[in-house]
Amino acid sequence: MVKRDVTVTEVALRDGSHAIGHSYTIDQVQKVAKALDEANVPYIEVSHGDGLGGSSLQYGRSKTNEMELISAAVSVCKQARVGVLLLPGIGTVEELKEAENLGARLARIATHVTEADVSKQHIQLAKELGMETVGFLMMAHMVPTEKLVEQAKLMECYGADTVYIVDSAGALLPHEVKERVKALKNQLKVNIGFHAHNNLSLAMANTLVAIEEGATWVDGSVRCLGAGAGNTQTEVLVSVLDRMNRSTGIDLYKMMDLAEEIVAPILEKPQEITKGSLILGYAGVYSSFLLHAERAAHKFNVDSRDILVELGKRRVVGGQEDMIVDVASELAKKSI
Ligand SMILES: CC[C@H](O)CC(=O)C(=O)O
Ligand SMILES: [Mn+2]
Repeated sequence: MVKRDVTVTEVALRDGSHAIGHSYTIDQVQKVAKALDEANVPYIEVSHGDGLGGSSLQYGRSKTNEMELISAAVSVCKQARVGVLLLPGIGTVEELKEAENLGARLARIATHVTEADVSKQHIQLAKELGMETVGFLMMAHMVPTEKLVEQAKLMECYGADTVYIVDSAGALLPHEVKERVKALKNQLKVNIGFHAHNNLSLAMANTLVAIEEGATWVDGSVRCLGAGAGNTQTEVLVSVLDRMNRSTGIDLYKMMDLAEEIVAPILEKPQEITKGSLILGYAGVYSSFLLHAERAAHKFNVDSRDILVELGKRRVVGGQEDMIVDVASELAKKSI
């Protein structure tokens, strides 16, 4: 049995889907999942970027059906467990059952940070199906800590094994992560998890703060292949935790090799903090909105930063992607 002080979930095959326009192929997923499995990564998330059922005009169509991608990942994993993300209202119970039937063993049920109550049915179903279950509270920067605790308690009482604080916009500052994790740790009995985005270059620092405060589940994306500026870079996280004598059970060299040889060629260009991703963190906007905003900026001939800042002011949340085009068109009209 491998000793793990910190349990890492690799999200490049789900969160990274936003960064490449949901274009994963079976071959890519198989190669990445096999290498992650050989590197001893315990959990690998595979789904459309917006979770099961996300393939649509609104969120972007998947090049390959996600159920085929899930099967492909399951078929090459010997020790790793394949997980799926599900946002109630986008994914359905039928899709969760199908994914479980194909071999998915981890269900991560995600809601906006004020809407944990909509996760009850899905968390309970995942538990009935015998899946390990995570409650995933997105856009955690948008509410004060007391509200986050209240919502996390709901997920705990529905049966989640772990509750995640999700910094979807990469907007949280280290002291805000500290306060949130500490409060959850004090008031919940279940495991606490943390999911970061690197838009303000704080993903690693915030993840370490979360771990110091007692989070035992954290997410990473190899080569930073996630939405916006990506997530905490998994191979870097593994090496930092190793230096801190916190075991992840993951083979560092294998992780580095797969980042370089298998994942880097999937990226059109290396992940970096661009003006677009920086603005996501600065304005507090969903990381998955980046490519949509850049496309709208191009179409309406406006600056994508103006679109994102306006979306931040309007406190737009996941599922309101249609607002991106509305805002772009309003800005274009104003500039005439
Ligand atoms: C739209 C779902 C989203 O990408 C989930 C996630 O990873 C996050 O909120 O950061
Ligand atoms: Mn994310």
